[in-house]
Amino acid sequence: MDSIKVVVAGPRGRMGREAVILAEETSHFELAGVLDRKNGGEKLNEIAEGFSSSAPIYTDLKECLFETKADVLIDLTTPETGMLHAKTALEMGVRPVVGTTGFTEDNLKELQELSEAKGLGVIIAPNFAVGAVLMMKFSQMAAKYFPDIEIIEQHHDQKLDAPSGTGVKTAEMISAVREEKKQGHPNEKETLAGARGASYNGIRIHSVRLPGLVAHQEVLFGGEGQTLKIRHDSYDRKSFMSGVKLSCEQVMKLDTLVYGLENIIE
Ligand SMILES: NC(=O)C1=CN([C@@H]2O[C@H](COP(=O)(O)OP(=O)(O)OC[C@H]3O[C@@H](n4cnc5c(N)ncnc54)[C@H](OP(=O)(O)O)[C@@H]3O)[C@@H](O)[C@H]2O)C=CC1
Ligand SMILES: O=C(O)C1=N[C@H](C(=O)O)C[C@H](O)C1
Repeated sequence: MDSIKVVVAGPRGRMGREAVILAEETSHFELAGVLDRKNGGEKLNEIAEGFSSSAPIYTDLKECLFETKADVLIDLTTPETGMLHAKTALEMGVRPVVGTTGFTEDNLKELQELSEAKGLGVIIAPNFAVGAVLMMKFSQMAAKYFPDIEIIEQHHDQKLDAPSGTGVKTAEMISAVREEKKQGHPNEKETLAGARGASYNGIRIHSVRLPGLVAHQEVLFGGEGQTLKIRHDSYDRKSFMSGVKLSCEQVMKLDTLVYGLENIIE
């Protein structure tokens, strides 16, 4: 397999740090550089312990992609920054692999159009953990038999977006096979705003944020005299890295946008 030149945006973050280690440790990946908000001009192993790579740190994405001649940009930042990064990368002939969550439908449409105009692949995966993808697929299967569904996603309390990208993706996948439905009593009324959570086509999504958690989701299905629970837990961010690796490999073969890891692991 040809070597893939990778740039990581957000290398000091919880996910970015793991992606850097993945790029350092994967024999057919070359960590060509990282994009940080600070420390421009320094080397990665000079500013943070635990990195072996002396990859250059950039604060300007265009300069970074131009000088490194990167093949793939892995973005693990924030939605606004991630969107800007993905567009810039495509404009410069670099394929984005985006784990950043919080993208809108309009963002996805815009990137899809740009990706097709440029003939370059993009992968946007709200969750890179294979177990989480299976949870979403199993939930989609179960929705045929149990159309009353509540999603409870639980994350660490430093998470910026709610609901999680995984929660939204799960509701989208279920909505693709389930009619829109108002759940609960037709006359139910919240006496405390937010008590019933967010609603996506009638599917309720509840977001829990607590220190000690990493990334967890339970999809609850209710039927006559029975319930079904489908649950996934990420206890360590290493759980996401096989999906990041696969995405970097697959994006090199794509000429359009793929939204969701389920579309490349099948
Ligand atoms: N798809 C998946 O499987 C997963 C996705 N995620 C998503 O990944 C994203 C990052 O999560 P996480 O690592 O926990 O978050 P962190 O806050 O730990 O990391 C985000 C990093 O992005 C950096 N950043 C922000 N803005 C910029 C910018 N303009 N230029 C360069 N770097 C920037 C921050 O830098 P600074 O330190 O200076 O603020 C920070 O280091 C989130 O959207 C999260 O939902 C998380 C886990 C799994
Ligand atoms: O911020 C996180 O931590 C995570 N974000 C992603 C999401 O929003 O679904 C993926 C995973 O749940 C961890």
